[in-house]
Amino acid sequence: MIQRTPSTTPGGGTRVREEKILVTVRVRPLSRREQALYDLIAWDCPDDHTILFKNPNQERPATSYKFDKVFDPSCSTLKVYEEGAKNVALSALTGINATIFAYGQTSSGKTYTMRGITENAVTDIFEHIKNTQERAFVLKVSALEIYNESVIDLLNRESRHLRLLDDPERGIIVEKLVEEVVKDINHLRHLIGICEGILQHFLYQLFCVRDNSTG
Ligand SMILES: Nc1ncnc2c1ncn2[C@@H]1O[C@H](COP(=O)(O)OP(=O)(O)OP(=O)(O)O)[C@@H](O)[C@H]1O
Repeated sequence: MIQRTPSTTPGGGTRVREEKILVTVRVRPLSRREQALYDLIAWDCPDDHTILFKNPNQERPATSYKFDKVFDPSCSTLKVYEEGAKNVALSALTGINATIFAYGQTSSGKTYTMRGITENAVTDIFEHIKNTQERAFVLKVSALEIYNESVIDLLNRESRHLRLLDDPERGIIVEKLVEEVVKDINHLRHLIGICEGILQHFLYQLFCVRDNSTG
């Protein structure tokens, strides 16, 4: 999870950007198939910040690694969201650019976890908007897949091989990527459903633009 925290010097001096990256680990339980094959979980989670390679074959001494947060196989996706992603997701509503992504080997549980995180984040974002009546929010969503070095727009199936450009103001952008304005929570779920129906590995971008004109 990457959280970018803007900060200003007192008196309006130079704007400094401090970058904060949180790395969390989730260990998934063994599947039925793995249990039937008598597979063993090779990792222990002795506390909320440590994973320990148990080295079942006793070839090397056990090795431990520290992370910002570690979720053991018994942890629910809700807990992973609440303690590992919620703050990052909601920071987008206060004007902070935020990214949540999952990385890991095949079948490690990226899709399973990100699906739960997305569902919870969508619910919380709309709850926040509902409770912040004094402001108007505009949500826009885009979704893309990068496969074999080709960028595909999942909300525009006509598109093929979109180009990455370096925009002087916005940074790296994807040319002609559709940004769909979200009407309500069901519309957003519908858009996410379209993307999940097409492919499993993709990136969503959710833009939250606060419209201050209403107060
Ligand atoms: N925390 C979990 N609890 C129970 N089952 C899980 C958990 N995480 C993943 N699984 C199950 O493990 C299997 C693999 O998970 P998933 O498809 O999310 O992996 P992945 O990392 O996205 O894999 P790939 O990179 O191959 O797409 C799925 O059947 C999923 O339901």
